Amino acid sequence: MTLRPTDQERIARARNDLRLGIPVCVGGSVVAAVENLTRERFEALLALGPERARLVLTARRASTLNARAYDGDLARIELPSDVTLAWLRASADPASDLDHPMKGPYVSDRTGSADVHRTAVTLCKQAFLLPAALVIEGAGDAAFAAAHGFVTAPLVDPDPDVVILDETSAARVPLAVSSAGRVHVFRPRDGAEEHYAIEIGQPDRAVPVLSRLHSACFTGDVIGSLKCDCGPQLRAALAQMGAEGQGVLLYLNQEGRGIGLANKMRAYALQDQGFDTVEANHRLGFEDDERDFRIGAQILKLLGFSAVRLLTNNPGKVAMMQATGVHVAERVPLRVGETPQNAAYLATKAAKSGHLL
Ligand SMILES: Nc1nc2c(ncn2[C@@H]2O[C@H](COP(=O)(O)OP(=O)(O)OP(=O)(O)O)[C@@H](O)[C@H]2O)c(=O)[nH]1
Ligand SMILES: [Zn+2]
Repeated sequence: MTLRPTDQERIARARNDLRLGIPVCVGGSVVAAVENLTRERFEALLALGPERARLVLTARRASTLNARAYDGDLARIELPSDVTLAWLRASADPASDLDHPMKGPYVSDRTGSADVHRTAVTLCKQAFLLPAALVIEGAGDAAFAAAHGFVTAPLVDPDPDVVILDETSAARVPLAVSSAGRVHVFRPRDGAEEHYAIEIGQPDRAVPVLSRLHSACFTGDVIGSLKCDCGPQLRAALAQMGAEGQGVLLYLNQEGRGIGLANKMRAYALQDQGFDTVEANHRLGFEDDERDFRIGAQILKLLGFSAVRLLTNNPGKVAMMQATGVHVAERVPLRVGETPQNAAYLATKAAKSGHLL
């Protein structure tokens, strides 16, 4: 038994520090997120060894910039001799791509290991920052970390097992759709976002339960945005559960298909420039969908459910539930909330993400 933080706890700390703009040390290298890098820290980091410094971008972002991604999912880009913080930021953030299309040429590194660089980008994504990092290779050993008060973290598995969640608390909440509502809060052990389950009635665990995996959408769920169908889907799902007298709605805090609200608004700004919902994610450096649906399956199992009638138009959710051992006895379509403003969005989801109309 030791009091020392576990690897998972050190990773959670590193994620939080990057979000605050504080560099961290991973595998003997120094890592900083580009998004919130201050000029002082940028200059101090560069002074550690500009020849060992790399801008790390995802292959998605690199392809927009015509940079080579020799590491498959990543590009490790050498810094130009006249590098500025503005260049780093413009390379990371597509907001000005159309105004300043020529930021290159970019020279990508193809030597050595990209493991630390991959961890750097994974941590940025987990912190809901732009997936872009400045890495100074070999400059961040234990003595350096201790001297600067930097957190040291191990390499992060880019393809991890699903995080374990624990039920933190639960209480009765009478709802407009049913007086027999109950809200359960689940907390992941990796220090990430909590997720909620809204149980309606007392569903029989022996038969498939009417269920929805709903991903948080502040704009659609809360303020009535017409750009998506989330709010009407949320309310229609709850209404159907209320009418049937039972059901379970998982409210998963995976805002913006897992990229966070700040990045979703960046994606919306790109959509106003003419890119569709998938292209906008890619230009930012994200995959189309960064969510982990295994979390929803785990919550259902923790609540004692092993089979569902799933309210969704997304075949990916059905496939993931089946793959994680929750039987989908029926897919129940949920087609509500179409507006002139979200017609193109829904059409893109059908054409590119396989959503069923
Ligand atoms: N990145 C990004 N996320 C979006 C955009 N529009 C909506 N979202 C997010 O997309 C998610 C929608 O989630 P769900 O309601 O589970 O929708 P779905 O995957 O289409 O599946 P079903 O609704 O079950 O058919 C929410 O997290 C929204 O915040 C967008 O243009 N870009
Ligand atoms: Zn939405």
